[in-house]
Amino acid sequence: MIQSDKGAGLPDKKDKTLSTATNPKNGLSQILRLVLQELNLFYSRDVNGVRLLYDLLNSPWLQALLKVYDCLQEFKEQKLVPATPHAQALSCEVVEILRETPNSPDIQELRHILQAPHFKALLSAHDTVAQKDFEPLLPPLPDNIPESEEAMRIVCLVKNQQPLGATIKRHEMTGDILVARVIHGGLVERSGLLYAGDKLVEVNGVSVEGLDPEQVIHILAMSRGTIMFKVVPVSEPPVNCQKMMYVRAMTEYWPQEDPAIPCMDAGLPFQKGDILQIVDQNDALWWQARKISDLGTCAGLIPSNQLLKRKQREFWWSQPYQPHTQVKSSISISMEEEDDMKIDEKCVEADEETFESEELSEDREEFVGYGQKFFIAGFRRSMRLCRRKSHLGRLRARGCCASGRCGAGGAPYEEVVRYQRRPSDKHRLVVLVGPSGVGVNELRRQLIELNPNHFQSAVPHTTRSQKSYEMNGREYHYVSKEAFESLVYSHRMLEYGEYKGHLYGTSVDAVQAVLDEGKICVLDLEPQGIQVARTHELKPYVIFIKPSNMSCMKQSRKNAKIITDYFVDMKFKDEDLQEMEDLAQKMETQFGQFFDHVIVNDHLQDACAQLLSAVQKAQEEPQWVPATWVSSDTEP
Ligand SMILES: Nc1ncnc2c1ncn2[C@@H]1O[C@H](COP(=O)(O)OP(=O)(O)OP(=O)(O)O)[C@@H](O)[C@H]1O
Repeated sequence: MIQSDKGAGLPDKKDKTLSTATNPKNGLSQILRLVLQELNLFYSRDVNGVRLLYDLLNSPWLQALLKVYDCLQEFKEQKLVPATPHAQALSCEVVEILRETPNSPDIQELRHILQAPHFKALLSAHDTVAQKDFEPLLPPLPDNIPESEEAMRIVCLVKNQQPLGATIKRHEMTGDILVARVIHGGLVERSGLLYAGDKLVEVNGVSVEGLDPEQVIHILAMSRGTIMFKVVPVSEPPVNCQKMMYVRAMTEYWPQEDPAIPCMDAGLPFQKGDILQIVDQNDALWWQARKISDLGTCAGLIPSNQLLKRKQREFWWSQPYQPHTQVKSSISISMEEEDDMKIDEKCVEADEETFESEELSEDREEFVGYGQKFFIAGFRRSMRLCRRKSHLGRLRARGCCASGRCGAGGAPYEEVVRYQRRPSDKHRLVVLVGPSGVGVNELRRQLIELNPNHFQSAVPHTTRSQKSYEMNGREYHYVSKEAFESLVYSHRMLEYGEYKGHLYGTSVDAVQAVLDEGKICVLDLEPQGIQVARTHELKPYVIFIKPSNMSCMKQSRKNAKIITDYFVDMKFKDEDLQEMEDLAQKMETQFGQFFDHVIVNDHLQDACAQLLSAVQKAQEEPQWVPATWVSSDTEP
């Protein structure tokens, strides 16, 4: 029923002499044919590269592709017009004529098709399009409309299971009920018939004048099927010309617990670390967003950056004064940390001699190999114990604000973008964090042992003196206290601490040295160090190693040993496992927003396989990273 208004006649001779490319009949496949004829002359002479070109141009797939292209070009030139705008009536006529014709199976089938409801609906749709009859028939306007009368719009929406996706408010001065906001992806927004600022006059024939917004909502809630709104349209419907933005939530938000939200049901709850797509920032206080894990749904309300910061400040100030919440410099150990040490040391007092022999035995552990000898740095007992001291001290100190609400006063949302590492880019630093004893070092060691040419640890710094059997730059970088402190003050230390009077730490430069070799640097950091490592040069991918539940841990850690201050390999006690679980929970509450991946370390081999796969994904697949990491890449 749709045909072209362009004649299908062949082009005349004169046309043929014109450029072949402009003639859709001869198009690209004709040009190709001519080129092939030309090339054929050179083919037998074996001119350099001609055979290759000939074979390529002669390939059936290219010919077929070009034919498709030509057909599409020809089709594009045609202008489609309907053969009749009254196909429905014509079909009825045909059915009538068929009734009078002698019956045959073909006639019966045709009548059957023409009378089928779907076919009738198709013809009706065809006629509507053919007649360009899209507008509903409206009664003529009466002549005596007063000049001052506002133009009204009648809007009918069919309510289904979903909410309408709009909020209303009462105008403070006039008392009018207005559409306050239209939620992206909701029924109202998809209809394109109601806008923020439209004044509601009637809902289902009931005047809303003098009603409270709650009463109007009640009418809407009671309505079934079609809802009719009479509205005075806003003079200039708002245009959303903002670009879509993606953010990582650095805090959590529960609309049900927020009495200030304009509409609780329209709120979008989120947790730390969730990636949100911000679709509307027109309102300075309430943005509209979706979770990227749920982009098909309609958006929800979230507090804007500014509002959430205000809420955080209010929450912070409403808390009773907590002297422990101040961050201590880990370079000078607090009284509390000193106490921790004393408690540990009470069990077995270590003398220097035992200390020396212990360090020596650790050396041998650090040479591992399968027919190959290599050294893995960064697993030293003293380094790990030193980290544990400062880590425990600080976690305890911060534990009192671990409600997850105060967010350490940082920005509540962090703008993120999808980052795909190019093969020429340096690898991303892999950071493992987890409560002490969960198996961070065991997993790290297993990963490095899998392929020591690909995975490597960073060599830490220390101020303790070098032992006769050690090499500078292998076990540690041995530096003076002044040199160490200078690294700290110039922010080149990812983390550092003191143990038995010596400073230990991991520097950014030590990590860079591994990355510069084209390897993947795998670090074990205490969670406070994550923020320091989060720079565009290191682009860390943070993996949280989490203990499984108590009963599984008791089973899987039956033969496991804790590294302790005293030199007996201690088996895990129930209190150790409980402390591990508590610490893991605190870490997740305080630092969960920085975790890119979580691995539950139950069965060691499973956890190791998960770690390998996560590390590969981090390097090879697109990941959400802070926008500043990527824009800084393009800076000179
Ligand atoms: N999944 C597991 N199943 C059984 N044993 C495990 C598992 N993971 C780790 N272990 C064992 O638990 C003990 C502690 O692990 P590891 O030394 O790696 O702890 P950690 O997290 O590095 O803590 P720290 O740095 O405080 O020593 C080790 O004996 C290790 O072999």
